[in-house]
Amino acid sequence: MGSEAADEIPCFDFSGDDEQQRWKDMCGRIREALETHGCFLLSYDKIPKRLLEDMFVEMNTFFDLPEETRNKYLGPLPYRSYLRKSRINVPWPESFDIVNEPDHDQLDAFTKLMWPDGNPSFCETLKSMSSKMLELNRIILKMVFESYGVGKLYDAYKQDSTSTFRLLKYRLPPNPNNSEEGAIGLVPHTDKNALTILCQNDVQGLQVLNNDNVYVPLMVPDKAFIVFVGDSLKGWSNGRLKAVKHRVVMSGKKERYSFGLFSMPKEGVTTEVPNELVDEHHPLRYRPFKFTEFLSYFSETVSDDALETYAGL
Ligand SMILES: O=C(O)CCC(=O)C(=O)O
Ligand SMILES: [Fe+2]
Repeated sequence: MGSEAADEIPCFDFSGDDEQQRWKDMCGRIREALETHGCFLLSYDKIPKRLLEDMFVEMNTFFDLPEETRNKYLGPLPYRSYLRKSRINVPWPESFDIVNEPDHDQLDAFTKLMWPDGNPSFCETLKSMSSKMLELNRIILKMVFESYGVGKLYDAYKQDSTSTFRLLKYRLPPNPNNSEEGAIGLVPHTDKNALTILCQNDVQGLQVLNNDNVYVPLMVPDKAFIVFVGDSLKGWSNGRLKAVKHRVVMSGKKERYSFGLFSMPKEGVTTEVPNELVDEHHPLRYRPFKFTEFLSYFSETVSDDALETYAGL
């Protein structure tokens, strides 16, 4: 097999109707992409372009706040400790995780902390975007479940899931005039959560480790989304879905902004491989595990193969 290029990573289009046959075909293609590449690109017209534009305007306003104001926010545990640890000696973007509950209390509190006099347009834009991205996250998860023939398990999985909404800003490389090679903006990692959906401004930089073990740039079309499988969903799928390693390399003169919706099992929930995903070709690979305990384990070890050493059989 020849060298795998990032352009083999498919870009799907969820626009249009949800006609049954089309939905069924799409479920299979999504699963195949997530098993082969661990990610795909997506064009999705239910998130209006105008909202995407507003989102980057609001992010600019937020990251322009004085550093001491932004520092007032501590973020939810245990994600905070993971981010803090990763900041030591390794590049990491400025990153804020906000718990994304349906009533948006945390977003209201976050906005109030940053702007004590209020900032309704920031708050409303983030509420709208995070709700729509959560909806999209659920659609994709449902497609994965249906494609494995376990659609009946999806509602319970959804009930047991929560999510965070992340805002990221990448600094410019130290010497942008001399950065043909680029500078690491975000260290290589697999996501630990279940399913991630990201969106970026017009500054490319994402790279994924392909099946030949080479980092290849992922050129994301304007206003498209990127979907990644995380370790938690890989574990649930008995290792059939791939949690692909990715990183960000900064090489231009423009700052990169991105935001993401990260879904994950709620605290205390046990992730268990469904019986339907175990057979003679796919012997059981993972013991049941709790996501929050796995995350604590990861934040102690920060090792690449944390899922294998924590839950692997
Ligand atoms: O900024 C990006 O596009 C990547 C972010 C990312 O991989 C993460 O937050 O886990
Ligand atoms: Fe990531």
